[in-house]
Amino acid sequence: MRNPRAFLRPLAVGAPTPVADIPFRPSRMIHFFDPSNPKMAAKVPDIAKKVDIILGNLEDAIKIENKEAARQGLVDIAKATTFGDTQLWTRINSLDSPWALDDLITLVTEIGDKLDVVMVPKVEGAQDIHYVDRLLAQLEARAGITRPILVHAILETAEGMTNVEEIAAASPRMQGISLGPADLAASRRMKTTRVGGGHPGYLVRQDPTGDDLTQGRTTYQQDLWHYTIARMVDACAGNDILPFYGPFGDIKDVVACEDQFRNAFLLGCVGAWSLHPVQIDIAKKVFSPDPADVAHAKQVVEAMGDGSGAVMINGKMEDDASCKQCIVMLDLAKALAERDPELAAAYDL
Ligand SMILES: CC(C)(COP(=O)(O)OP(=O)(O)OC[C@H]1O[C@@H](n2cnc3c(N)ncnc32)[C@H](O)[C@@H]1OP(=O)(O)O)[C@@H](O)C(=O)NCCC(=O)NCCSC(=O)C[C@](C)(O)C(=O)O
Ligand SMILES: [Mg+2]
Repeated sequence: MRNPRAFLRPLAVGAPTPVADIPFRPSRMIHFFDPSNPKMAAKVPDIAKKVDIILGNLEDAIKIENKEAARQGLVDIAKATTFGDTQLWTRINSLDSPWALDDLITLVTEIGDKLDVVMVPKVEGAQDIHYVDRLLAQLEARAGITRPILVHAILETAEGMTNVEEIAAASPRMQGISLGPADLAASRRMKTTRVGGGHPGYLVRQDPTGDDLTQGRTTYQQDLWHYTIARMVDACAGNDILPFYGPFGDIKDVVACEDQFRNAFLLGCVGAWSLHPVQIDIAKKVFSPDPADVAHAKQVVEAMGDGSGAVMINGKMEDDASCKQCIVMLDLAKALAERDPELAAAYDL
């Protein structure tokens, strides 16, 4: 670990000074596209207007023979597109692959001034972030980049999960962490075959009411990801960075996707990945607070004045702690309203 005084110093001469605080920009969905797929690439300028984050994926889901085309495709798209308020991210190949080094060298050199965040897959511990941190600083200095590129880790191995707190604290570049449920399930030897979501076999069953063990016993499906997401949220919140749910692979099951996203939202995640255009609106709906919750939050904050004491609103006790939750809700609503005129009207802020 660097000493506390050195933590915010650049890691290469001429690199930009690291940010002290991670800016909270609306981040309801990270929309993945394959820059080597001409049909997807053609949609990027339009999709970029609708999403908070657009991400050129270079890692898994890109065929090996297309790895270099994807890298070059992202460079071309980034140079040709004006992204406005929408963030441009990439997911580089994993650090143990033959492509990761060239991914970083090419992208920072060619489009480093447009790239907001580099997502690093299969992060195992702080050492992976330190490697990327130093390399980014060297490349930023060489390319004359003036704004530091941030780093996002995917939590998708049991070792990474074990080290999640040190990963979150590893660098001032750490912007956030996403859950990678498919690789994580494989790494843990979970007996699932899905990309995120629940499993009907993971359940609890009501106690028997008589001698017949097979009758009258309601079962309730449980959330396979509760522990993982909750731990990731704590690691992120404890280090002032942002947690995200990852992908939901059952594209057709828009109902379960919405449920999974909402669970993550309620537990503290700021957004999720959209793998297909149909998931963009689901993320937008779920990760934008309900106008009724925003109205309630406004009422509580106004009634609480300086935040001390306790008041009764609609039969419920409100105090300092519920007021703080309402402030979290209002701050998010205000940030989203600035980006989205429809939400600004719905929230009446
Ligand atoms: C699932 C797939 C194959 C279905 O693609 P499709 O073409 O079969 O679907 P479609 O419904 O027929 O598509 C309709 C139209 O939308 C387009 N389209 C479709 N998707 C997109 C998109 N994302 N962005 C922009 N456009 C898109 C598509 O090209 C088509 O265009 P057309 O009308 O002109 O013919 C496709 O959506 C896709 O490849 N999505 C991205 C997959 C991806 O990035 N996976 C990696 C992230 S998940 C992961 O890595 C796991 C993790 C974290 O690592 C871990 O848990 O371990
Ligand atoms: Mg993965």
